[in-house]
Amino acid sequence: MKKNNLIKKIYSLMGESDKRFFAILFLFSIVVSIVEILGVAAIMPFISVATDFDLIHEKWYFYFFYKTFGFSNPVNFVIVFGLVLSGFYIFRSVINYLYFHLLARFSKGRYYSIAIKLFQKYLDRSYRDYIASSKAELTKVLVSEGQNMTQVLSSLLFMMSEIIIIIIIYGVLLWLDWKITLLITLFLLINFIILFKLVSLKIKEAGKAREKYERDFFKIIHGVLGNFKIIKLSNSGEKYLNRFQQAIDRLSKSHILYDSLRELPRLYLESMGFIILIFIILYYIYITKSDITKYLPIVSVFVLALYRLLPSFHRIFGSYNHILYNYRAIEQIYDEMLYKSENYGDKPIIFKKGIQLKDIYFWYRPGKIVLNGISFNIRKGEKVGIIGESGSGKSTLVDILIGLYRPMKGSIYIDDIKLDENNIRSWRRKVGYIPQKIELMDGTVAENVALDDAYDEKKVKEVLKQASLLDFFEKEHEGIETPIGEDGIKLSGGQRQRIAIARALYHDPEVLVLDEATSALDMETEQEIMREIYSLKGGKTLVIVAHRLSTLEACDTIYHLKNGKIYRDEP
Ligand SMILES: Nc1ncnc2c1ncn2[C@@H]1O[C@H](COP(=O)(O)OP(=O)(O)OP(=O)(O)O)[C@@H](O)[C@H]1O
Repeated sequence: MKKNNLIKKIYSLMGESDKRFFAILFLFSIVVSIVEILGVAAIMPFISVATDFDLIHEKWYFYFFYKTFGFSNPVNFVIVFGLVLSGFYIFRSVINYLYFHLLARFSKGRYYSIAIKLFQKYLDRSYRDYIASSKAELTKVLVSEGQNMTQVLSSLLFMMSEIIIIIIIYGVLLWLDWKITLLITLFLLINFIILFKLVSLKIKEAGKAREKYERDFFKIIHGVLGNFKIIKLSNSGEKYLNRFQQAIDRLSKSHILYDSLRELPRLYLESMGFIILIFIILYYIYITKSDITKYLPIVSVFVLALYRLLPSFHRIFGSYNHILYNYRAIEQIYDEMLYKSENYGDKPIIFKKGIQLKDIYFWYRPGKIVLNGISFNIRKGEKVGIIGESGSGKSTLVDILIGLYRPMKGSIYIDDIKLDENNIRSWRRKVGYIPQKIELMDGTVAENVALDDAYDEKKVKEVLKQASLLDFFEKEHEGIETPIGEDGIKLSGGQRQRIAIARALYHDPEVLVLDEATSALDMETEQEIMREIYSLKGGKTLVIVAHRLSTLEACDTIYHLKNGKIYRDEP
């Protein structure tokens, strides 16, 4: 991936407050850098004046302070200088600590904001996009890549502040001796290119592998925890354990490769530092043809500069490699953010007369048409049954009717008002839906019925009664406060369906849609619940998808779905 592309992506992923925080931290990092450089530079004049008091009168800057603060004795001057310097070093530590604290707040805080943005994006995703995405992948991006991205941001910040340090040190070095500084630059550049070829490209590869195996890792966990019963029964635990071991083994190999490769630049640069130093000394010996006493101060400046410069180079390189290792995190989060949010409107919709489906076409894959020009009307208060073979498109039709899917062609009209992005949310609120595959949350019965922990107790009880479930929880359990376990694990299939029925009734919908909602119930319970549903007060409009014709006995109209077309059957 091109670097400017990466920077663009990072920039677009940051919110306004992130950018502000980043800019403040960047400015702060420059202050810290200057303090750092002063910290390294200030010790030299102190040692030189402490070893030679004459310098107080020889160097204008010593003399300026000596005179301004009215010193009469060099010993006092050096003692005060030493004390001020000690104070400065304490200040340096404090400001450094503050910087790292802010950096931690930045990186952890950014995870918070990225995670919220991602989660919001997941929630706003259309049902169609949601169905097409892998749940393991969504979890991985939210949990792992979000963290990796914040580390990329910290690395970027580190890199930028270290570049500033290097520019300042370079300025000083160029001023002292531009020729040798340019030579050092050339030397470092060559090393940089060698290191890049040797290390960075491999780290980038390791980063790609990291992302791939981390995906496998999450996929296996999701797969096993979601199919635990089947895996137990088929005795395939061992097989999954092996796959898990393989994924984790490869993942840790990528981490090991990265951890060991990232140490290489430090070792390499350290040895290069010593070599550069030897060459500087040899250079001065060569040009003077004598020893380097005269050049000792300038050599010491280079020693100190390299002492500070090499770790900076190492950090820049380390941060750069860290970004390369985690660059897939940015790409993935960026891709997730590209998903179009539904952004549907809430324009009120009035349902007094009926629903009209006009020439509805739908397909999941081009060429595989599921609904092939469906038209029919549902009067308000009508009880409509839909039958058809498995795979004929009943659930798809119902999903279009309730506003979860948008038809490729054709429209739905509610009392002559077209259902579109301006009013879909308002329509969805009028609909109570009981799906084929029920998803329950880890919570109490009441929380699952109301989908909220602030619920109306009376209403919860009323709808549970309608779903023939209240007695069961009140007699044998803790009433509506009974915990049902993750995905309702503590309930039978029929009880899960009845919770879903109570849930659909809770908001007193105008239209009730049942997609094989009673298939897990025995005949007697099914009939009892259907009787209750058919006699619901308020003349609800019912759309019932069922396999058993007996379920549809009380329907006014029955439609038969076949080969993508709909036919009216007389009940
Ligand atoms: N998310 C999807 N992606 C691709 N194809 C899909 C998807 N969902 C359903 N289909 C296909 O669309 C067709 C209609 O499916 P649908 O679930 O609407 O049928 P159905 O009549 O409700 O079936 P059943 O009675 O078995 O529930 C089927 O051929 C199915 O394979």
